[in-house]
Amino acid sequence: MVRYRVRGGNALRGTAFIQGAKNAVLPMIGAALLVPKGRTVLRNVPIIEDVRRAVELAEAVGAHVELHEAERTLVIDASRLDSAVLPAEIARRFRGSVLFTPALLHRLGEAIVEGVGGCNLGSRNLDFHYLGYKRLGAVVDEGETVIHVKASGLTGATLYLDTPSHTGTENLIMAAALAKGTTVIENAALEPEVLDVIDMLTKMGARISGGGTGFITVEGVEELHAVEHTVMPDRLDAGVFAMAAALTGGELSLVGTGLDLGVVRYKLEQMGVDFARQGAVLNVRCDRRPLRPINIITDTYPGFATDLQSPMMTVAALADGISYIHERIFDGRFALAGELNKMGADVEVDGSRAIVRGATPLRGTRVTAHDLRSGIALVLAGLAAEGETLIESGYLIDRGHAHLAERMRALGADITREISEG
Ligand SMILES: CC(=O)N[C@H]1[C@@H](OP(=O)(O)OP(=O)(O)OC[C@H]2O[C@@H](n3ccc(=O)[nH]c3=O)[C@H](O)[C@@H]2O)O[C@H](CO)[C@@H](O)[C@@H]1O
Ligand SMILES: C=C(OP(=O)(O)O)C(=O)O
Repeated sequence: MVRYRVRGGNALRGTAFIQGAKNAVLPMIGAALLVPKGRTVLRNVPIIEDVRRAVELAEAVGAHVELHEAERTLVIDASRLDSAVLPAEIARRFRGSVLFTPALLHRLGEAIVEGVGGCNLGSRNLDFHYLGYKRLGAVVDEGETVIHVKASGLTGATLYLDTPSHTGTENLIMAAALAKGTTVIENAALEPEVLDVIDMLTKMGARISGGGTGFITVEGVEELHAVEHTVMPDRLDAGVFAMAAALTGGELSLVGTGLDLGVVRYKLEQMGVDFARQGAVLNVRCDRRPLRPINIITDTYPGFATDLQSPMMTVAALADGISYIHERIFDGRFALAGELNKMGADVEVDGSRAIVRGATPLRGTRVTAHDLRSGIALVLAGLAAEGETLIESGYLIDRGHAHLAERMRALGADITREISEG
């Protein structure tokens, strides 16, 4: 059992190195499996548990994968895929497992999905994925736990997503990339990670246009080839470090080429946080005490990212006044509220809305991470709390943040990652 121990009170100062994006590298590993010859190289890979699971899953279907941790580089040789089964014991541990389906379909004619994991955030449907595969000509057999997708070749079609699903868009692009003819995906996701995946697929030889417009056109090609690609920076990791500077009254230089925090930056600015771009570096500083309260409504890009809603709830608990949070993407993403309240916060949840009454002093105690982002939000709370905060299960935090304790300690935080019995 991994847990994080945080002693609050230190302002974070220095240079924070932002990792590569979890939600870009996972589909890229799936994309590398589309390639029948040669070795794909991914750089700026975050060394997180989800990447380790993706490596295990790629190996389970027959790929040869080298994870060079110090170099943050993955080398993937998918020339000998030999199993269409995504085994439950690995696939159920992370959401990104769903991104392996298109490669198995194209390479082996079928994908047997024994389960898909990911954060427990309420309903996390996959109907857009399966409806899309069906429209491209696949047969989808949805059993109680196992899903079997079969196709002896896909054919382009017009596809529509009811809402712009992130992994749904990536999967349908990958399925269409090697289908016969033209596919149009309407209401496609606009997230920068999706665009980074499109960039990589384009280098691989895919013919994709309209990324970032909501209407994507894919002209199928015969084969894709192996490339080297550098994963974009993780805007969620960057957002967390910006918030750590904000709530500890510190100053951080965020290093990660081309970082754009978008609406998260503007919301933090409204709360009293100062941002200054200095070339490739984004400086974040917060002298204002207390912070001003904030209203946020989560949305697909370019709206406020749902994955930063929990960390923002922690910042709101430290702001002077009433903050309002409306979660519009997931129907069960407020598990943090009860844990924050154990630390002295005053958060009231009513369906998809939360009211945060601040500023209440936070006290360290033993708390539970119910998912990745509530976990990192509790680390943030611990940095600002009086005394010691113990957060379990740290594995959930490690799913998405690389070397968190080391990176935060280098900035002055008092935080340790511990492995306990049981
Ligand atoms: C590995 C990865 O990239 N994970 C991200 C991805 O998850 P993921 O791709 O799973 O999220 P989606 O965008 O697909 O889901 C958003 C919402 O759409 C619904 N939906 C989705 C697909 C579908 O077929 N039917 C359906 O109803 C879901 O139940 C959910 O309520 O985007 C989320 C929303 O930005 C982020 O929180 C996750 O970090
Ligand atoms: C919801 C998340 O991840 P996943 O989709 O991998 O569960 C997340 O990163 O906050």
